[in-house]
Amino acid sequence: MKPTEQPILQVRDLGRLFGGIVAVNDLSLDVRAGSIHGLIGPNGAGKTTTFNVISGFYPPSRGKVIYFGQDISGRATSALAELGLIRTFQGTTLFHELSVLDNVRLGCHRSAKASLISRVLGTDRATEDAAEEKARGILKFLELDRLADEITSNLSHGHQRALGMAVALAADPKLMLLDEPFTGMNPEETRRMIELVKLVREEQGVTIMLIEHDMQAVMGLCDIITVMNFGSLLAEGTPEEVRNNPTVIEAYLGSAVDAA
Ligand SMILES: Nc1ncnc2c1ncn2[C@@H]1O[C@H](COP(=O)(O)OP(=O)(O)OP(=O)(O)O)[C@@H](O)[C@H]1O
Repeated sequence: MKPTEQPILQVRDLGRLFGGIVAVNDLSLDVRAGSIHGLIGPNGAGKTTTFNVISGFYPPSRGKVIYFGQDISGRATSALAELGLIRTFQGTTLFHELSVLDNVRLGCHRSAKASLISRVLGTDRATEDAAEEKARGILKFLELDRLADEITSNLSHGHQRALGMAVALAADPKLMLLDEPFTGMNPEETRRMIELVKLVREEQGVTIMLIEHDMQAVMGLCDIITVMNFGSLLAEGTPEEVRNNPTVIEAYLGSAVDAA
């Protein structure tokens, strides 16, 4: 799948204050369906807050978030997950004592009301069988199938992050927000994760928005990049445009642009 002109997400005049701190100020941006859209900027620029407002962790102080043409501002994370807007975190939110397969199986039950125990034990056989089949399919897709029975805490950092992606996929995302997906990875793990992100977009048709400080990865992966500074939009464009934008170089990229 390639990016379309159609926006899946529209952020309009977004503002978020914490007491006297203006974390996000008058931010507007469009994320096109099928795109990989980067959100970059210096520490404290407001990227995580923007993700938190889009994904329903905080209500906006001002402005709107529109998803598939619908105003979703201030809706709960769980309601947004039902609509396919799924956020992943910097730190993994996996059940480390469970197997790889069980983590993904639990992800398949996001809308089920059953308790954790009954989900793991599988009180409803037909639902459990369907969940297991789906989970195994996702693991195969991400080439994690040979690790299905491994206890999650035994996985390498790279595999744990890939598993986080598998759990997110189990929730049938349409828009996935990835928070620093390459943090703490070695170059080989980063290369592999870049391939996975591309695969999820190409073959599952999932639109991806990501925050990332690894400029080489961002430049190689994203179709469009939004640059924030002091809570506001500083620039937006293709990696080429952003990389050559003097304002961006001065405010953020500096020597990092040479490394990318
Ligand atoms: N819950 C909060 N309470 C108070 N201030 C906050 C809160 N969350 C964020 N801020 C402030 O808002 C500003 C933007 O922070 P944010 O974490 O969104 O930036 P960021 O671009 O994600 O930074 P980084 O790259 O370091 O993760 C910062 O000044 C931060 O201290």
